[in-house]
This record gives sequence, structure tokens and C-alpha cells, in this order.
Amino acid sequence: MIFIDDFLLLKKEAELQRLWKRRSYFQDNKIFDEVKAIINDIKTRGLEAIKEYSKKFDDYDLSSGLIASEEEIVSQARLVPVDVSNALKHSAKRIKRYHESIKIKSFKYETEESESGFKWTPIENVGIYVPGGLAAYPSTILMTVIVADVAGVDNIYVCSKPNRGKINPYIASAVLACNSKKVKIVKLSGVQAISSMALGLGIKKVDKIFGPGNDYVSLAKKYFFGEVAIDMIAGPSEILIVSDGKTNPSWIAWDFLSQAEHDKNAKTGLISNEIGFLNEVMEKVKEYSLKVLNKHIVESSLQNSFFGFAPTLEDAISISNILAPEHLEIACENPDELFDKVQNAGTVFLGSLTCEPFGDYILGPSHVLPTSGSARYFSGINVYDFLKRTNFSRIKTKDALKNLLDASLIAEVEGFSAHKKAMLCRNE
Ligand SMILES: NC(=O)c1ccc[n+]([C@@H]2O[C@H](COP(=O)([O-])OP(=O)(O)OC[C@H]3O[C@@H](n4cnc5c(N)ncnc54)[C@H](O)[C@@H]3O)[C@@H](O)[C@H]2O)c1
Ligand SMILES: [Zn+2]
Repeated sequence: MIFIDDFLLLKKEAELQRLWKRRSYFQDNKIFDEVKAIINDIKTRGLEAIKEYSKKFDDYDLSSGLIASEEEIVSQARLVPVDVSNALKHSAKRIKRYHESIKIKSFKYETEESESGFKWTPIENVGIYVPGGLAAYPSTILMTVIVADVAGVDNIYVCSKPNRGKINPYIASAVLACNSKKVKIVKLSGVQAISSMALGLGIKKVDKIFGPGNDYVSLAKKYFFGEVAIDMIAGPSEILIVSDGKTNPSWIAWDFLSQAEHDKNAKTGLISNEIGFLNEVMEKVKEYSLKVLNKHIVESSLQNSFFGFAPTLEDAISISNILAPEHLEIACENPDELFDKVQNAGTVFLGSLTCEPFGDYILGPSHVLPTSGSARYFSGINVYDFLKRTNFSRIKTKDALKNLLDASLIAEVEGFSAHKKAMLCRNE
């Protein structure tokens, strides 16, 4: 944990990136080479290779099938305690209502001569990767499958790591909570899963792949980008908290640790205009870090953490805009004015009650968010990511067409005589 009371130092972008030990995923050629070798083998030997890698990395030889049967989903879901399955249903309902409320509007623009615009249609086949290596993430099912379902996607394949050939009970329960007839759970993980979705091996070839994962998963998604679409490349989770020091320091310490426990490379930061508050939170983080379940993860991820002093809260937001964090908590009495100044962040949590973990599970917007500074140009997923725009145009009358014929001059300049003729012959 690093304490910075020198604002000029905190303002330096390079210093911030160093503090968070952010790196480009694609510099690790060694892992990318391993991923490419696996994909090339799968391209050559198809399902046989998928089977072998699945056995090697996930100890599953596909003997009970690639796709989980309905009976398996129901019987695995029965293993989940009732209060947990009810909590999943409650979250699912809220997430669904949120996404159903987003109005998808077609658009039409008219001039005297023509009308043009676009309409939205769902992507037909999508693949969703749900990490299952270190932990199972039923919440990621809710935060992706429900969004795809609301958008009207036809086939939703969910790839998740099996345990001794069986799907994880919490994943099964989350899929049932989504209440969608379009979902199939594919018992594959890692590069094998991404290859199966991108190449259509054992399942339909998907049009777009969504979901977070480790470096192997992210690099496999990067490899196939272009052959299929991808949502984004998700890296380790991040939080930046901006506080005016008027929130209970214990609350902020727990928020800090809630991010730190995600994985060893998680990034955490707190910026405040109150030096005393920064110190208090830091002491509490140290104290509570000994109480969390995953002490060894937290111990290592806290090395990527900082506590920084900014003279004003506006200054704090300007630092946040440079970092473009995945999650930004504005734990301040008047968060709205500061929110107006936010330019780059995946999701913003407004006010002291709204801690980030509520967003992970139940508030509504998807928790699949841009990390590693990519909130400068990516957004968290929502229904629009499962749709595509189709443009249309119509020329109203032959008379109206006359007013458009100078386009043929541009075609001529570009050396396209057929283009020119196609336009002019309509006026003959
Ligand atoms: N941003 C988000 O919304 C979000 C949500 C949940 C999880 N995550 C992140 O997703 C990641 C999950 O990683 P994970 O490892 O637990 O699960 P994972 O499912 O992404 O990867 C596990 C799989 O990787 C493959 N693999 C592992 N080592 C390999 C090797 N040496 N060669 C080839 N393949 C190999 C195996 O198939 C294994 O089953 C974490 O970083 C976590 O923080 C992010
Ligand atoms: Zn979280």
C-alpha cells in the first residue's frame, strides 16, 4: 500500500499506471504463443483436440456430453441452498427489469428527396464465457445471459468449467434463475471454450463472444476477434474510491477490500481531500485484511493499492478521469456535481450507501465492465451490445432523384463508371 500526499506526483499519469501495475495483456508473448499453439491444434484436429485439452486442463473427457442436459441442470441446481437460489432469482428479476426498461429506438431522418435511418436487430448466436477456474461466478451468468435474453438473441451458449464432468451447482441455479429457454450450458473452459464458440465445434458458431476470464481466455478472444466479434478484453478488477471523508472509514475499508479479494492482480485506490481520513482508512484496511477469507489474495493485490491526497474533490475526479477505472465510488455527501465531471469510468456508484458490491450482484446494470483504462473507449455491456444496427434508405420520387444526381460526379472522380450509370439511368 502506498500513501501519496504529494498531489503533483499523484497527477502524473505514468506514476498512476505504475502504482496500479497496469500492463498490456498482449505483451506477454509467451502465453499468447501457448494460446496460438492450442488454437492451431484445435483448428487441425477439431473436437478430438478440444477433448484432449479439456481432459488436460479441466480433467473432463466430455464423456457425459459437451452440453449439459436439462436433467443435469435441474439436479445440480437442487444442490444449492434455497436462500441462495432465491437470492439469485431476486437479483435476476431486478437485472431483467432494468434491461427491459432500456428503450431501443429505431431512427428515421427525412429530407425532401429521401428518408434514411436504422433499425435494431438481435445478434442470432452469442457465446458467454463464465470463469470457473479459481471460483464460480453465478452473478456473471445473471449479468450477461439476462441481457442477451432481453435483447432477443436466439441461441445463448454459456461456457463454464465442469467439476468432475458436472456443471457447477451455482451456475446451474443461476441459469435457471434467468428463466430463458435459449440458454445451453457448454462444459468447456479456457482456450478450448473460446475455440469451440468461435469455430462452431460441437455447438453452432457464435457471432459474438462475451465475458471475462484469465489471460488464456482473454488472449484466445483477441485471437478470434475479426472472425467473431468480442465484447472487450477484460483484465483484473479495479476500484477507485473518491471520498470527502464524511463516510464511516470502516465502510470504505471494506469497499477497498471487496475489490482486493477479487484476484491477486486486482487494483484499488482511495483519493480524498482529508489526509486524516486517508490514514484512518489505511489503518482499517490493514486491520481487516487479516480477517478476510482470501488473505493470501488480498495480501498480494494490496501491493497494487494507493491512498492519495488531492486538495479538492474536483482534483480527485480529474485523477479518476486519467485512470479510467472499471469501478468508481463517489462516497461523498454531494456526489452529483462530481459525477457531472466524470469522463472515463465503467460504472459510477453515487453516495456512501452505494458500495460497489451491490452493483456486482443486484442493482441492475451489468457488472461486465471495461478494465485497464479501456473505459476511455469501451462501455459496460448492456442490451445494445447484443443488437446490431441495420441502416436503410429510400428515394421518394423520380423528381426527388434529380436533386441527387451530382453524386455521379463523385463516382466519376473515383473511376466508377457503372456507379455513375446506375444513378443516371434512373433519370432517363
Ligand atoms: N471483470 C469481471 O466482470 C470479472 C468477473 C468474474 C471474474 N473475473 C476475472 O476472471 C478471471 C478468472 O480466471 P480463472 O483462472 O479463475 O478462470 P478462467 O475460467 O478464466 O480460466 C480457467 C481455465 O484457464 C485454462 N488454463 C489455465 N491454465 C492454463 C494453461 N497453462 N494453459 C492453457 N490453459 C490454461 C483452463 O482451461 C482453465 O480451466 C479472474 O481474473 C477474475 O478476476 C472478472
Ligand atoms: Zn466485486
